[in-house]
Amino acid sequence: MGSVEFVKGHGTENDFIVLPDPDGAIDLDAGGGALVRALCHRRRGIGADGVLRVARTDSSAAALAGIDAGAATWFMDYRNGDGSLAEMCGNGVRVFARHLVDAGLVAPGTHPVATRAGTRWVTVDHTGPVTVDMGPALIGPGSSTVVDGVELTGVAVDVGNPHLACVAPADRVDLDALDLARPPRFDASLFPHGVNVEVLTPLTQGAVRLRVHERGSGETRSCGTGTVAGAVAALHAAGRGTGAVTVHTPGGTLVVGVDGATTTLTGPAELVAHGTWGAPVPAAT
Ligand SMILES: N[C@@H](CCC[C@H](N)C(=O)O)C(=O)O
Repeated sequence: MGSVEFVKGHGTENDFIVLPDPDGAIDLDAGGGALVRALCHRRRGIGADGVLRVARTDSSAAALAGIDAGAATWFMDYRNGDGSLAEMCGNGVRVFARHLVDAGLVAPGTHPVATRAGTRWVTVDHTGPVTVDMGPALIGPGSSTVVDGVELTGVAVDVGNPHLACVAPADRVDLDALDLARPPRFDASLFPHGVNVEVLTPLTQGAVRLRVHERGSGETRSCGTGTVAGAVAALHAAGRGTGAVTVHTPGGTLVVGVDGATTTLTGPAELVAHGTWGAPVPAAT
């Protein structure tokens, strides 16, 4: 294939290349995800934490992923910057929904988006915050990790994708000084497919500060699923199962709602550029 159109966007500086490919004509798996790595490369490419392919739920891309479309017309085919697949992306799905409205593919309102973790309902307009119903966040066993030489304990949280959320008191960890560039060590028997690791401050007046090392992308400025995992872990550490938590990440602020049945994530989603990727693109066969 020749060139391909793209849109660049971000949610609290967790940045994505949106790839409109309604029919799934692009082979994103060729060369072990070589196109995704090339697009996301911060020097040789456009630069991003991940790619959001915009495919129809009746496309070959959705069929290949085994997507149960339900009520959704659009499938968010998410890839991490290293080319690997992930089940879900909370900031990504909000940027994805903003693109659907911006491109006239849906009207402002509440819409289902199919993901590998199931259907997520997103409430989106042309501007302003975007809210996604993230589904239940399930707390699993406790575990530990070594981040920047410091051993931290946390809890596994399943938000459709795997997280280890570590609430760390300020007298134990200087959150701003922590080197999260290198992959934290984790228990591979608990997380056989890898894990996203969050380090956050304890809940104080309904708010936490959070940093994250994402599976497949490295340290990012924010992570939507990680924000939900962190909020749930902070509530859990405070002896609570529900509540609203304001989460300050290096890239901006998000609000998480947790009730007995589900979780919600609210925050900004911006589209900042439209362009053409001119290098060769592998075609799906
Ligand atoms: N940044 C995303 C999460 C992307 C997927 C994650 N790296 C994984 O591999 O599970 C978010 O906003 O949730």
